Amino acid sequence: MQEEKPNEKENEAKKEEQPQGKLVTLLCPETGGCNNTSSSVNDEAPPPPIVINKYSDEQLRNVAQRMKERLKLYKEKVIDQYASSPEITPPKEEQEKKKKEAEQKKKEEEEKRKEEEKKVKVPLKTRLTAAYWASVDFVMNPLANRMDSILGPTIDPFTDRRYIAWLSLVTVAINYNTWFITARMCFPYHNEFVNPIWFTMDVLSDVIYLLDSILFQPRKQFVKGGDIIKDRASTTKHYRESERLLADVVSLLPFDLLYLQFGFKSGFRVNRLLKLDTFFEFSDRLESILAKAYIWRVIRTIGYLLFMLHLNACFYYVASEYQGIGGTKWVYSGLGSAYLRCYYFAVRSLINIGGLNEPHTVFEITFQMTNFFVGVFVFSSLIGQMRDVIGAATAGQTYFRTSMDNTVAYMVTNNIPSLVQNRVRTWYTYTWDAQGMLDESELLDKMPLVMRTAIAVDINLATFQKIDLFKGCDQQMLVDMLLRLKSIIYLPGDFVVKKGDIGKEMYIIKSGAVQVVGGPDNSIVFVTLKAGCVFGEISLLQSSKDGGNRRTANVKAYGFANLFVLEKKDLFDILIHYPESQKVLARKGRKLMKAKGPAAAKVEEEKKKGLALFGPKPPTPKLLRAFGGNFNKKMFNQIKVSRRYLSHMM
Ligand SMILES: Nc1nc2c(ncn2[C@@H]2O[C@@H]3COP(=O)(O)O[C@H]3[C@H]2O)c(=O)[nH]1
Repeated sequence: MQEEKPNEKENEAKKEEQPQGKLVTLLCPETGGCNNTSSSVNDEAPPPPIVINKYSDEQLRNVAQRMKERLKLYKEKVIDQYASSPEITPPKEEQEKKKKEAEQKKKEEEEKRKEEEKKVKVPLKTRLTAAYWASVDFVMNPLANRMDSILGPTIDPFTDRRYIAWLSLVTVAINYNTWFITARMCFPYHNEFVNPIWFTMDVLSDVIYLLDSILFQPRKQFVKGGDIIKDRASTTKHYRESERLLADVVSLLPFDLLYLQFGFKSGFRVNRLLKLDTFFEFSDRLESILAKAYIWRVIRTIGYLLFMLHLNACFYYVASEYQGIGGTKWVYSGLGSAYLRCYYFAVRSLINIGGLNEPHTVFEITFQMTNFFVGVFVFSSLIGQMRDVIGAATAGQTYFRTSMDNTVAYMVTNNIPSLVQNRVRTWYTYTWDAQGMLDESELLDKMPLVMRTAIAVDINLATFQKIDLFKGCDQQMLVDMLLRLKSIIYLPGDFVVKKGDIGKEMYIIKSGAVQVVGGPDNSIVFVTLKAGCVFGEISLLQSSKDGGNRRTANVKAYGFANLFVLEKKDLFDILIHYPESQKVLARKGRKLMKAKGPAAAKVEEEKKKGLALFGPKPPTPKLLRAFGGNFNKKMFNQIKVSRRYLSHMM
């Protein structure tokens, strides 16, 4: 039994071997199994596969094939875990990194391709331009780097004063070229003595042109789709692709080199006039920063007029030369300063003053007639332009005069007493003198809210923050209040607030002063309130119950008082949004009332008794009456209260 066991085992092993051998063959159909499993397999040719069932054999082959593929996959995975596992999403950063790398690669390839394309296709002109800029960069880069430290990489052409100052220098150069090129072309102003001066001036103006187009223009920020482009590379590119560059380059072309061939003639510099665009840019920038831009506009229009006359003087001299200087009575006689005499002719002829010698030849008559026509059309339009500029500058004053005249006419028609008429006139005159307009709010109304806020905050917020009543209130609430303020001017002695009236607005003193008055004929001054003080707030902050909304005192203007008015409705509209500030103001209102006793009671009392300001007026002691004085101890107390009140307010 014991011996049988190994035999049985061998048999069993043999039995098991058979299908295993078959499976090996199936797993490695090409080699007939794995080569290293048995040396006999290597040595002998593989036996033909035993096919028991065609279908199952096919199935087994498929399984083996798939297992092989899986093995390959796992091998790959050992090297790169995500390489062949689409079902596993790699971490996001890695995905992005790969994406970026791919994009970068794509970009580089694209650029490479473009460059190669360029090499093949780039037209000569473009290549020349590129070469030109490369050489310019090479020469100017050290200077440009230095300018970077002074001007910064880019400049804001609208607000940068240094740029505007530079433009004024370019404008001088442009004007030099415009006036002198034309004069030198027509008048005999070139000779060996003055030529070196002209040449020096020409070179100087050229240097200014060059510096402008190399150092300043490429630095100018610009707006693209609403964005301000401040990046230096973009500003340079923008300039290099603009028409301005073309004008700048052409205006700098050195036709002057033709002097060598044809002699010193300013006609070769006519291309310098193409830089005229920069003059107009300067004009716009200057207008935007000047407080009285119309002065510059008038100067500019006069400049145009003078230049027209200058051109005409030049033409007249050329015409005289053509006819023969001093040849006829009409032409320039050749005496005195040629330019001055010709300019004089131009003035008389273009402005149609007359008194000139009659033209006789066809040429002279044609010239003279053309001059008359040009004078009529061009000059009348220039003079009209000047009238518009001056008219626009004085439009405000005209409006003020018209409204004052209309009001006076209205008062006269309705037989208003002359005293009132005079006050109205005084109000108009003072308002105009004080603020240069009748209604400031009209001006601000047209602006966007954000700008109105900025202006209001800049002018008045500091004053508001100092007002004791508003201390502890929300800052934003103060800003909201500033936006609702209206400015109003009271004349000396005008009552701003009358005791017992319903309080509908409160006041903040902008400039001037007001007095809280009472007593018989309002002759007693309790308090004088000055710029930055608030009044009229008590009746505003009290409820209408028991007459709390009535004015507790008379307030009248002392001198001219410029006040801000805040209406009750506006104040309450604002306070809805600021409950905390509402509480603060209510508390302060109560405190103020306490300082003076219950307002309603006082108002009622005073109504009944018709007595003085802050309480019933006790009878004046006989002794005092004998001295003519009408104040008493009570009054002193009231003054003390007023002082206390004042210290609250300031
Ligand atoms: N009653 C009173 N009012 C004063 C005094 N000083 C300034 N005022 C101001 O005068 C204003 C008159 O109108 P209001 O009662 O609305 O609010 C009053 C206060 O703002 C004072 O001493 N007493």
